[in-house]
Amino acid sequence: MSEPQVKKATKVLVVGQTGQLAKALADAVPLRESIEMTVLGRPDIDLTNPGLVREVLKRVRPDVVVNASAYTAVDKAETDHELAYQVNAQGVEVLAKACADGGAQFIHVSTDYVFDGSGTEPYKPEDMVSPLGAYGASKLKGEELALAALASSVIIRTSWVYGDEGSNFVSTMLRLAESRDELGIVADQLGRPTYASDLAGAILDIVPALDGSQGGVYHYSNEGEVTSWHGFAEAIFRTSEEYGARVPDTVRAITTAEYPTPAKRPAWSVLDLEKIKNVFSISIPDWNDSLATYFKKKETK
Ligand SMILES: NC(=O)C1=CN([C@@H]2O[C@H](COP(=O)(O)OP(=O)(O)OC[C@H]3O[C@@H](n4cnc5c(N)ncnc54)[C@H](OP(=O)(O)O)[C@@H]3O)[C@@H](O)[C@H]2O)C=CC1
Ligand SMILES: Cc1cn([C@H]2C[C@H](O)[C@@H](COP(=O)(O)OP(=O)(O)O[C@H]3O[C@@H](C)C(=O)[C@@H](O)[C@H]3O)O2)c(=O)[nH]c1=O
Ligand SMILES: [Mg+2]
Repeated sequence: MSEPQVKKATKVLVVGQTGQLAKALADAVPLRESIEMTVLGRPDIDLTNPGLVREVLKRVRPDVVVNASAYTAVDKAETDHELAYQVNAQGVEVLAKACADGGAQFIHVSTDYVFDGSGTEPYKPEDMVSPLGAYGASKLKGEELALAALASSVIIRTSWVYGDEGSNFVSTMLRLAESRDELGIVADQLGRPTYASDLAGAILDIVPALDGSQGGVYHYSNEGEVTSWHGFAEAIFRTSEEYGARVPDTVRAITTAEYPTPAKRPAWSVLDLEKIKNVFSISIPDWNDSLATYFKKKETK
C-alpha cells in the first residue's frame, strides 16, 4: 500500500522586509497554503554584505528567493551611483549566485526605467533597453548579472508601484492634497500603475509553477488604459473624494520641462504584459479597479 502523498510547501525567502512589495507579499501569503514564507530585511540580510547574504541562504535553505529589495530613490541615485549599484547590481548578483549554489529558484523585480521612453508601442521584454538615469542603469545591470549567474532567474519588470504601506505616488498625492489647493503634475510621461498587492499575488502564483525552464525577463503592471502621472493623479483624487478626503481645486497638467528633476524619466513606459500572462497563465486586474480596491482596503483599516 502506498503512503498518502503530502505535497511539501514551497519555502520562499523574501528579501526586503519594510518595502512596499515585501509587505504586500507578507500580507498575501496567509491565503496560500502551499507556500511557507520567511521575510527578512536589514540588518538580518543586507545586499551590500555578500558574506551575510550567503550565510542567510545557507541557513534558510529556500526553494525560491524573491528579491523585493532595491535602492529605489530615483533622483538620489544620480549622486549616489555607488550605493545604487552596490544594491541593485552587485547585490543582486550575490543573491543570484547564492541561489545557484543552494539550488534555489530566483525571482527578481526590475523596472520600466530600463527603457528610454522613445517607444510608441507597449514595450516587450526583448525590446531595446537604454536607461536615462542611474537608477535605471543600476537595475539593468542587476538584470544582466542575475541572468548570467543563474539562467533560470525570472526577472519581472514593473512600473509605478504603489502599496498599502510605504511611500509612493498615491501616498504623496494624498499628503499634498491635505494642504495644497493647486498641484501641477506631469502629463507627458505615460505608463500604467501597479498595485503592489496585485504584483505580490502574481509572484505567489508564479512561485509554485517554477521549474527552471522559465528564466528570462517578464513585464507586469496593471492592465487598462494608458495614462500619465497627471491622469493617475486625477483618478486618485476622483476616488479619494468619494471617501471624503480633501482634494485640490486644481490639478494642472504640466510638462516634464515644468517639473525639473535630477533624474530624467521615460516619456513612455507602457509595458506589454502578454509574456507573463501566457507563460504563467495569470490574469491581471485593470488599474482603475485596483485603485478602487486600494481605497476600499484603506477605509476598512
Ligand atoms: N516603487 C516603484 O514605483 C517601483 C519599484 N520597482 C522595483 O520593485 C521592487 C520593489 O520596490 P518597492 O517595494 O517599491 O521598494 P521600497 O522602496 O518600498 O522598498 C525597498 C526595500 O529595499 C530595502 N533595501 C534597500 N537597500 C537594501 C540593502 N542594501 N539590503 C537589503 N535591503 C535593502 C529597503 O530596506 P530598508 O527599510 O532597510 O531601507 C526596503 O525594504 C524593487 O526592485 C524596485 O526597484 C519597479 C518599478 C516601480
Ligand atoms: C510630487 C510630484 C511629482 N510629479 C512627477 C514627477 C515624476 O515625473 C512623477 C512621479 O513621481 P515619483 O516621485 O513618484 O516618481 P518616481 O520616483 O520616478 O517613480 C518611479 O519609481 C521607481 C522606483 C520606478 O521603478 C518607476 O517605475 C517609478 O514608479 O510625477 C509632478 O509632476 N508633480 C508633483 O507634485
Ligand atoms: Mg519615488
